[in-house]
Amino acid sequence: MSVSPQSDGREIRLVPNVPVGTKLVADRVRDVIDACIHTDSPAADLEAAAQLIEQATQLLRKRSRDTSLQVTRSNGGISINNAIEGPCNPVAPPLTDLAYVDGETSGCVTFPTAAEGPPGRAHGGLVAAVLDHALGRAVAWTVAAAMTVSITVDYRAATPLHQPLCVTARVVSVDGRKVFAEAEIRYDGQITAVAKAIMIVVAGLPSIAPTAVSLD
Ligand SMILES: CCCCCCCC(=O)SCCNC(=O)CCNC(=O)[C@H](O)C(C)(C)COP(=O)(O)OP(=O)(O)OC[C@H]1O[C@@H](n2cnc3c(N)ncnc32)[C@H](O)[C@@H]1OP(=O)(O)O
Repeated sequence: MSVSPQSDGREIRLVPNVPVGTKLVADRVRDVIDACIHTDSPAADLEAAAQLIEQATQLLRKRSRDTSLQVTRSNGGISINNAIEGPCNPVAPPLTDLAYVDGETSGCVTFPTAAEGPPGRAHGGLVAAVLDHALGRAVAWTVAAAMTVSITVDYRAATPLHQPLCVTARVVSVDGRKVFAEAEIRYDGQITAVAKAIMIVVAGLPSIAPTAVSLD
């Protein structure tokens, strides 16, 4: 395990693999979140559950660290605590099965109840976040690590909860440091939302691009 300083002063800890125990805790916390939303328990049970959760929190805080960004090369160089695909972040849906084939980036996601916006549908902001992340992955894989400066999302149909969804993204063109990319999310083969983004290649971000390109 090693720690590397980044250009903005933050430290990123390199870990060899996704820690099994931490992922297990994150999975259980996802269960707790789901149970919390659906519970109809009486007050005494809610009080008891709150105490147990507090005990678990104290247990986890017994050994803590300041660094939140932990990266393992086994998941493509993205933090295992990333908000969208981090397997150890219980708030991440998470986006899984990321792949890069012939310039196309793809991934899978199933939104939990916690992602509900309109009844039975995923919140549009969370749909946009997943698209944004897939776009970032596509740009990083195709060109270099970049940050979003503009994203436009068109919502075409309901993006359901609890159903497997496919996300695809690709780079459309490159103009200096500006990268134009597009992505879509599908349920059962039908597009529910599409996104177009402009991303700016930023020096100093961890790069996962398979090939370096000239940005002159
Ligand atoms: C692999 C991991 C996947 C993760 C993906 C996650 C994606 C994200 O969520 S990133 C987080 C959200 N985004 C941000 O926080 C970015 C905030 N913005 C910034 O920090 C800065 O704008 C930054 C660093 C990106 C660029 O700043 P800077 O280096 O000064 O570039 P700047 O000169 O302003 O702009 C570069 C070019 O982009 C253009 N540009 C900037 N903003 C826009 C915009 N909104 N629309 C169109 N063009 C723009 C500029 O006009 C300029 O063009 P040109 O080179 O032709 O003159």
